[in-house]
Amino acid sequence: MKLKKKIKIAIDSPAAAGAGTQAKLISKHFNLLYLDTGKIYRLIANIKLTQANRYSHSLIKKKMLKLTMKDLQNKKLLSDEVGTMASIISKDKKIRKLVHAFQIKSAYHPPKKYNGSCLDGRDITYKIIPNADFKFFITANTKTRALRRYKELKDLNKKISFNEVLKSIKNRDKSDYNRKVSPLMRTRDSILINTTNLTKRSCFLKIKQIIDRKLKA
Ligand SMILES: Nc1ncnc2c1ncn2[C@@H]1O[C@H](COP(=O)(O)OP(=O)(O)OP(=O)(O)O)[C@@H](O)[C@H]1O
Ligand SMILES: Nc1ccn([C@@H]2O[C@H](COP(=O)(O)O)[C@@H](O)[C@H]2O)c(=O)n1
Repeated sequence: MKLKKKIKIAIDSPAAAGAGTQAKLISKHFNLLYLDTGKIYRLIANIKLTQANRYSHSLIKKKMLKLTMKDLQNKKLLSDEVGTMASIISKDKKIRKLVHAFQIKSAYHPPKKYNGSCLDGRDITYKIIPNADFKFFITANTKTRALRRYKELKDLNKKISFNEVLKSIKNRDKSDYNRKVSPLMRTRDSILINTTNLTKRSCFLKIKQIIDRKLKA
């Protein structure tokens, strides 16, 4: 499918709300480059956890210059420990600056074969792609998100209890919504999608309908 013009989709969401699931489905359907920006913070968090004595802004700067999409596919980045560390290092303004260029390149200059880009994260709708053609804030209630993340971690054979996942989701929400630098928020021009009582397919159809309507207008 070829679109008349290139489009940019920006999605923000709290942890485990289903943003990544929807971003992937939408990107596949409309042939967009997809970037899960949380994975970049997770990659940096993993460096902090595994190479604490080498961790520095200059090391991260070098890593960001060589960063590829493939680096973000590492399964180690999916753990709860890495997610928690990501919410700590992402409060660092310098780290956010170092991560900026890769996100901008993906959003504004995706490879020619794509009809545009779709990024999800915490500050995408107002910081990374403020002029996005489509903005969504995807959420779900806390227990639903914790249960979904718990099942996902169990499928990956991680040793973790539901209560630990719930606690960690609550802590991450608190940190992501309240931090001074680039906090998670729903902008006034973002469309709210609450996935609590919706299947993945019905969320996808809802978002697709919104995009189709505007593209046809
Ligand atoms: N509508 C849904 N119904 C049931 N399960 C869902 C739904 N959407 C997503 N999930 C499941 O919930 C889990 C979290 O979804 P996903 O990874 O898309 O969330 P996310 O918002 O991208 O999370 P994060 O930002 O923390 O990476 C996954 O296991 C996914 O399969
Ligand atoms: N644009 C973003 C994306 C993510 N973060 C931080 O990283 C943590 C992990 O993100 P996931 O999407 O993989 O859950 C998240 O809790 C945020 O603290 C961010 O700051 N900005």
